[in-house]
Amino acid sequence: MEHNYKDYKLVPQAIDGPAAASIGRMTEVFPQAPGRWVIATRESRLALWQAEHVKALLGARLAAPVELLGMTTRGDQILDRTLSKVGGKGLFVKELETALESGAAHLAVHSLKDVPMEMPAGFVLAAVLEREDPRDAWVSARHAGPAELPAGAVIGTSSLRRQVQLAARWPQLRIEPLRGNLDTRLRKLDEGQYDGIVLAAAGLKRLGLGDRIRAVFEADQMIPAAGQGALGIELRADAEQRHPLLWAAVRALVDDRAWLATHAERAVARALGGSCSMPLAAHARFAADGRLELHTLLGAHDGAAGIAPVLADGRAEVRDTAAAEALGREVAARLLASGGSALIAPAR
Ligand SMILES: NCc1[nH]cc(CCC(=O)O)c1CC(=O)O
Repeated sequence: MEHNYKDYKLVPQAIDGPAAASIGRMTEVFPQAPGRWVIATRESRLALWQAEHVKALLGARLAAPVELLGMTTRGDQILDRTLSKVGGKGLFVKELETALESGAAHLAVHSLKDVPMEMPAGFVLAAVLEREDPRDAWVSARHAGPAELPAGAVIGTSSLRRQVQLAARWPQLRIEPLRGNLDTRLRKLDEGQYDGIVLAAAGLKRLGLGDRIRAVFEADQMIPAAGQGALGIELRADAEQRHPLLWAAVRALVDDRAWLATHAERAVARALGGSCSMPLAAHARFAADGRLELHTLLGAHDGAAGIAPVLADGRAEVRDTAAAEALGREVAARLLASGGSALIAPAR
């Protein structure tokens, strides 16, 4: 689905204070029907595409209008340092949760990859939507893939997960940090700072930048991050009682396969105490025989060079969330047993 970002109006950010209080009052008097539903979102082009996508899907199911509340998160402001050093994934979602808490917004849309493995008290991951391509993409005007690069060539990525997998396969290449939203990263590539960069295929495709993809890494060659390519919708934990209409509309958007696969992936990270300084890859897909197949990889803490990552996988008949998470925990245990525990930070 294509969206035009120039045309829609963001709900002004000044909807805290009295406005938020009046929304709170309204919802007490009319618990099931506020005059409008508000989606909290980050303001990057990708985040806005995703929020707009959910707005369109929900708009078809809810009588009241759905609007966006654009917000800047701490994660958006920190562009100079690697996120793993400054507090990780929560940085992209905390401000949005504050909006849910105050009543300024009713739901938050996230790239599931950026959602912490443990939801903070008072919030739930209510839906995982149909998944876009979960794979990583190679982007470069000059080179068809990392295999073609001369020794010493520079690949841009700040992801420890991508770093350890690239280094394990092509140790002769240099990896340099690359931060910023998708447009910023592409600009830095175009300015010639890198020979090629690695990005999630999903983000590029959603923004109509699929033609920048020179090659995709097969998911067993470069294992994706837990949740990559999937959208998550976060609600307050009391949403089912407070806003049953919204709850039902959001739950109707759940894609069962994506929900189960991403819950297996997220359970791996949870079992390992997944922090951002842990280069962890976890990718699940339903195989031809109907079983859920989970592939994982763990690299050395902080991506320390010269230490080989360990791999583990597993497959199981998975029909509910509990079974998906059990598969995730089982594969996480295998990862630890096969050398992974030595790779985890000494502090643990
Ligand atoms: N960490 C940032 C981030 N969060 C989600 C995506 C891409 C879209 C997705 O995975 O859903 C990206 C960019 C990237 O990794 O290239």
